[in-house]
Amino acid sequence: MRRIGILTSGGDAPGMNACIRAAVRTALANGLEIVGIRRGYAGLLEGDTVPLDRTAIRNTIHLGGTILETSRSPEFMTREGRARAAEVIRQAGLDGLILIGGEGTFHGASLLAAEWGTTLVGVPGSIDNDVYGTDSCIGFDTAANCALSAIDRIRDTARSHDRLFFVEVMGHHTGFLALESGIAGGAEELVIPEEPLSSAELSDRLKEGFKIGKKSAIVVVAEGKKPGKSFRIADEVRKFLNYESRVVVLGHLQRGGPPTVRDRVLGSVLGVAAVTALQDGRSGCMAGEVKGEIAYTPFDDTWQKKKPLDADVMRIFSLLSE
Ligand SMILES: Nc1ncnc2c1ncn2[C@@H]1O[C@H](COP(=O)(O)OP(=O)(O)OP(=O)(O)O)[C@@H](O)[C@H]1O
Ligand SMILES: O=P(O)(O)OC[C@H]1O[C@](O)(CO)[C@@H](O)[C@@H]1O
Repeated sequence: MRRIGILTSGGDAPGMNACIRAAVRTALANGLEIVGIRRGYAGLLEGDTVPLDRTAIRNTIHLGGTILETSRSPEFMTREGRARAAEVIRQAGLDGLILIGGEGTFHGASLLAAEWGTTLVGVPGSIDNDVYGTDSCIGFDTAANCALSAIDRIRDTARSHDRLFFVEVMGHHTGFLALESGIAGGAEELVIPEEPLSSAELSDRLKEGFKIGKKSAIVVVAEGKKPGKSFRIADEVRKFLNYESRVVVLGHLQRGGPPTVRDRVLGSVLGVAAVTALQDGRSGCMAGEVKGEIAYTPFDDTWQKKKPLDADVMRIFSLLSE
């Protein structure tokens, strides 16, 4: 291992820069050359590389987003696209590549490794937190704190006007952000893909709360396939429940901003682990953190296995939100 590359892919996530910085410093300390690939798989296909040295990563640990930029690349999803990627990696003289991204990124990586035998190590970075093989993904904690701060503010106005609020948080097809911010923000109800709930049931539950004296309520909704789902739910609930309501969609606000302590530390730890993994001869796996220890999970498991919500936290949410 003499020369390695690093890229960020999928949605940007606060803490990705801490991870890039850690990987660069670890590589240089171990006598490796390290090259950044800009704009994720799209940039890889174009050979859009940038040499990384100490100066390139200086003063970046506190920045949200990703200094390498990122993308969603339809071309990489084709066999021809991945053949081109393998050729670029070969021409750039990269002995290994670190990929920071989510489950889609690792799905693509598993195909690239299987088709071309490319040496790849992943690091989980996604505010969705839906990657199997790590307790937390880089960016999740910052996004959850952002959603929480919005919920706290909404509670002030909800309480002042005796209103029902639907707060929509991100999460393609998972309720991690909704559950975490919902429990911390004292939400009354959750609408998440893992626990389907009809609008009639949701209305009945809210009615119970109003019967025991609640005058305002917050329902945290996981966005699902595309943003805006909470408007439909609010309209349906209005048919069952005559209560003044409002909808707030938090959207991409949750993806930006300076990373929390947790995400900077996680990014740093996993950046070091990824370089060490390559030097130890590992490939085709993701370096994650499970119960405080570094764990390596084969790429296929990271996206084929479903990471469940914590059942205890779910139970506690139900208990505390009554
Ligand atoms: N099934 C697939 N086959 C090949 N490549 C894929 C596949 N799914 C995703 N990719 C590649 O990985 C890139 C990133 O995936 P995706 O857009 O799903 O984000 P992600 O890594 O899951 O991150 P996030 O959780 O932030 O959305 C895609 O743009 C595509 O190039
Ligand atoms: O920024 P885009 O491409 O619209 O993607 C939005 C999606 O990305 C995520 O933020 C994950 O990065 C999802 O929660 C959300 O559904």
